[in-house]
Amino acid sequence: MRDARSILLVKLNIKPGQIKKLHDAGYKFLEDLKEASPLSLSKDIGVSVQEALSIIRQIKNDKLPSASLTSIIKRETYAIPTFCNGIDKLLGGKGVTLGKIVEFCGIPGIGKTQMGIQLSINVQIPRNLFGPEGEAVYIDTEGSFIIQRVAEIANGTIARLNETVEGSPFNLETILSRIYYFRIHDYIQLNALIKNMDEFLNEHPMVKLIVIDSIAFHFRTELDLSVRTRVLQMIAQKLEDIAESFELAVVLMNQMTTKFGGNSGPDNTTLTPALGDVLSEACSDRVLLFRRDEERFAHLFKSATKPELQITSVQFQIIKDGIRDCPLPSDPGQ
Ligand SMILES: Nc1ncnc2c1ncn2[C@@H]1O[C@H](COP(=O)(O)OP(=O)(O)OP(=O)(O)O)[C@@H](O)[C@H]1O
Repeated sequence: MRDARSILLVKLNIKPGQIKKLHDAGYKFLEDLKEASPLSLSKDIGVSVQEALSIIRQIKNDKLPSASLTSIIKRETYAIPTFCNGIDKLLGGKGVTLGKIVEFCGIPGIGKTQMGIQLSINVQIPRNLFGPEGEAVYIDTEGSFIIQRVAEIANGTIARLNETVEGSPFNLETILSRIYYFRIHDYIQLNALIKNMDEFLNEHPMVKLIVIDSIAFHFRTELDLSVRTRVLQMIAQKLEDIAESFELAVVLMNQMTTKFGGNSGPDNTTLTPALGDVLSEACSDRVLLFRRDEERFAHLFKSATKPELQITSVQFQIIKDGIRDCPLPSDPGQ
């Protein structure tokens, strides 16, 4: 069998101009592209991130033995921990994976903003502590990003990391300086921001997470349905491209809306995530945050990677320090 490592890039279906640029930058064999991401490749060979992405896609689509190709092109994947092991496991083991769009939905007060803030801090966890060592963009459509609460969760995160290593490089000022905050007042601003996000990301290559809290807020009311669907589709498509090209995670917070039919409510109504199918297509994982009695739970109701999950609901809590696992039930004998 052909060894994919020794395959010359010239033998692949890539444009001659691109081959030259790859050669000039020292990429000769498929193996050389093993660690390349669209962003790193674009810098190395001097093309746009989109062109670098299209080169990587072309290579993936070429007629090579698929098993070896996957192993060659496979990039090191980092994930953003939520600090709730249960939710990390639902999301594939380590948390929110870079390169994907994940949705958290739930009723007001369930903890979506707390999750968004926790992730914006945790994306900064250094590599030596198995974090993505990145920065975050926080797009606030509702005005719920309260700086005092961010500082509280940041201090909780610093304390937690200090339990793991001594002298962690984290401090409050650095954490806050690595969250780029955008306050959005209507859907036109949101659309414009997402449309021009490439430019911002090119200037801020450390960004590894974009949180939109919430995606539905400016799309709920009087907006014409066809306009709403069109704008949302454009935003969703752009977010998918951004997530892949810049290898970052996009986390969408979403509200719940009442739908008639389904019979689950006393008045023949069902609570369902807002904006329906448009978001469903773009999100690889969708998590419902909900309350049962006084406890909070997370339920994975869509997963692109693990359709046959055994455990789909886990418990979590929100404390002063942020999102955490629930303590194990105390021994009734004690
Ligand atoms: N310092 C704190 N200590 C403990 N729990 C807190 C603290 N701050 C907030 N919470 C919890 O987080 C909840 C608010 O969560 P959050 O604002 O994330 O909800 P949300 O799902 O974003 O709601 P909305 O849809 O209205 O924006 C509070 O009701 C409270 O239970």
